[in-house]
Amino acid sequence: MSKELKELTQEQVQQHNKDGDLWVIIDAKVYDLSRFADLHPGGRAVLVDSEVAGQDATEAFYGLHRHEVLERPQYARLQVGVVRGEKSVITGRLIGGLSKVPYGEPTYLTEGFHSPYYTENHRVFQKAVRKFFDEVVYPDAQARELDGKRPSQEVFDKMAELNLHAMRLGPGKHLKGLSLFNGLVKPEEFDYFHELIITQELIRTGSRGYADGLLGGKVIGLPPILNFGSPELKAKVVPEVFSAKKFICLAISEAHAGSDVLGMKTTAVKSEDGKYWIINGEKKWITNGHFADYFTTGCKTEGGLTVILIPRQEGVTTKPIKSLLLSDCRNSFCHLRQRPSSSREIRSGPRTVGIFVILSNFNHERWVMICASTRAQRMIMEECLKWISQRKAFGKPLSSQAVVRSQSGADERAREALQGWLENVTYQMCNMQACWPDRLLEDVAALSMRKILRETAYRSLEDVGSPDGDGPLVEHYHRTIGFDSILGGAEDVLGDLGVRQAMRMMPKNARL
Ligand code: HEM
Repeated sequence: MSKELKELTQEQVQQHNKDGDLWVIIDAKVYDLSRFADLHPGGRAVLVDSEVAGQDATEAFYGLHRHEVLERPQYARLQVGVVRGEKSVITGRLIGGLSKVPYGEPTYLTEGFHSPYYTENHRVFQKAVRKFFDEVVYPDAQARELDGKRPSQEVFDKMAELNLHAMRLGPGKHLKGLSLFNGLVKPEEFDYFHELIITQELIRTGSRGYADGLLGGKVIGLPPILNFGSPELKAKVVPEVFSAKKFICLAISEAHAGSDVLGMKTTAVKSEDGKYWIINGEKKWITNGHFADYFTTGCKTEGGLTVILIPRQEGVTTKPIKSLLLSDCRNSFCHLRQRPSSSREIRSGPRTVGIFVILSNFNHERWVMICASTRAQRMIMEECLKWISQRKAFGKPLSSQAVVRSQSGADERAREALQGWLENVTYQMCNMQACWPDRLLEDVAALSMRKILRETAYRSLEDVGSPDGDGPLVEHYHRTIGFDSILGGAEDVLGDLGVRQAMRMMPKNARL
């Protein structure tokens, strides 16, 4: 039963202004801190200060804390009353709603702004997806960030009910006949903007490791089967993965072969009777590897590369890799020492073209990662804008300092430019044939340059960045953004790839 709150005047609160009898007003709510003062993480002295004890301490409080401190049950119960004739106006995290903070949302979600890219259906879809991620996924993400476990099966199951696992693979035949988000989008109308919306809403859960744990392995491990697997293989594996009964990952990288895919050393040779593959090798940095049931594995075979789907079985062992991502859901070692087994080849023609099976989804993978990191940057900017407005130094908000504004300006320009370019690329993807032209590949490779994001991370940390207090999200972003610089190919390799692709398109007769 909730406690009854008294209506109190400012004068009544002012009577409680000393050690042992200590009340404060924060945002028109009255808190009794008499017994809490000794437990206060910021110390007792700051609370008995004459400008705080018995006073309206709203500004002092928000200059040092996030709003959510007051929402924690152990602190919310310190409230004893409300100030007569005043109303609380401060809001914290909005569940399912749109942020009013400038640049807190992309322009298509900003009041008074327009976008040529998003239809009414995209907007309705975004609303529903945000509500789902805020209500169902966010609490799990926060809890797993603390206990270091992977996302709960309950979340996987709820996503499966809406067919979100299938939608995360983008538009295509795999959606045929499925009810998408309870019929909100027709399978044939689902496009890359719907997929962008899912990825950008997902990343708002604020935990980078968790986001990958939410079946990032499937996003890259299943497409080779969808695109090149035999009908029997698809009929067995795809429904298992879409219903989250089984998990899949992509096992390509090795300790000595990251961006250099052809440098892989894992081998697959046929057994004497020619019926089975015998596979040997070690894979590393395999997203979701340690809980995967299937491994879409790149192997060296006689005369080329072959992609083979290995089910978890005797001879396959996996071990998580500890990294800066706290949730236990990202990368792992996979040791493959197989006797003749039931592994199945995924073919796109002759065995030598296994590399095309591997590469075929790389650009989509890079685009997904750009969607995610661009949105993560927006979230961080929102944190910073809030903080530089509420945090005071030299008697004024941080935002009154020109140098702080200049940093924010640089981040705004970078982020809005990225989102604008990303939406343009997404529009081209919606309207081009399955085989993207070089120019689009160049765009995706160049967009993958995440140097900008790392600079934002560094600047944000200067504004707000203590994991225990004001800036856990910023600290998390700063700690984990480095991963985004190597996924789908190291950023320098991709940057170079973009320029090489552009050079290939140079007209032979172009001269100054
Ligand atoms: C309901 C009232 C309050 C509660 C529940 C509360 C709670 C907390 C908590 C949990 C922290 C640890 C850091 C964090 O999680 O943000 C903290 C730190 C702190 N608090 Fe409070 N606090 C309250 C009021 C105040 C007030 C009125 C002041 C006055 C100036 C104050 C000054 C500080 C300081 C200086 C720190 C240390 C900040 C830092 O290390 O950066 N607190 N408080």
